[in-house]
Amino acid sequence: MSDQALLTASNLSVTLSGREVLHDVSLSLSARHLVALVGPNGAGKTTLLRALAGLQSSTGAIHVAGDTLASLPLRERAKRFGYLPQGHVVHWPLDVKDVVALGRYPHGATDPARLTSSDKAAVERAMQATDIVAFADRRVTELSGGERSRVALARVLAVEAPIVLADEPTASLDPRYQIDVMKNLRDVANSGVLVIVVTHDLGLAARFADTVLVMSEGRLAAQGSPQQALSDDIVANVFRISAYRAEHRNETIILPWAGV
Ligand SMILES: Nc1ncnc2c1ncn2[C@@H]1O[C@H](COP(=O)(O)OP(=O)(O)OP(=O)(O)O)[C@@H](O)[C@H]1O
Repeated sequence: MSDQALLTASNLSVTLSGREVLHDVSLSLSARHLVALVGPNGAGKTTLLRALAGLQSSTGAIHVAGDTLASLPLRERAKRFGYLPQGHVVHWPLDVKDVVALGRYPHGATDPARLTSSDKAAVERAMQATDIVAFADRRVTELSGGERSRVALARVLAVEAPIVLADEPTASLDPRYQIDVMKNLRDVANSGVLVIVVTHDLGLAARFADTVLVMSEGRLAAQGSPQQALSDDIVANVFRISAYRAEHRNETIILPWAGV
């Protein structure tokens, strides 16, 4: 994978309030991959995602398409990473389409009322992908929590960055939209983007991801295909559960079943 790696991290460590919460993480991830980042609460998933985007200071090295992350100007970083923070919903009383247009800010679109045709097209694509076109002219503060989550994701997709980092994008969504969002991120990956999704849903991770990164106590405990990284042993050791496994229409089902 390292030959065409789009994003690499070498010996990444993060210390917060005097405690090392990320220890020596190294990884190499390619375009066109949907990567699920899983692990118990407090394992360091958000810290890793923020460090990869340069939003959290770290030791070690990060390279994006061969460039050292630290050498990139902020605007260039903002073009290369679409970042959806955990629990992000918008609380300003803006129109939905204007919130999504904020995703074009790194491309110079500082005024949502004066978008170029390519900015408008990117906003439209992002709204279609997240099924929010019907809300385009409504105030985002007048939407439900799940609807606002989709608007937040649309803003990130509108960046049309080569790397999308999404921290629990399916939290608070109903089952249909959880599947739709994962399918949608799968399509984004298939279009050539590296997508990293933090999720607690091992079933969605197993079904949609090419690669699963398993974090435990600040370290990468496993990485590989869903079958490799979510084996019975790893699931038992890291999550302290057993899982029911099955196949349905040639896709893997993993359902957390009982504590061990
Ligand atoms: N600002 C902070 N100061 C000190 N410690 C922090 C800070 N932010 C996070 N931590 C600690 O860092 C560790 C990793 O946190 P992180 O948010 O990365 O975990 P996570 O895997 O994303 O968890 P969750 O699944 O609960 O969202 C945790 O032990 C957390 O308590």
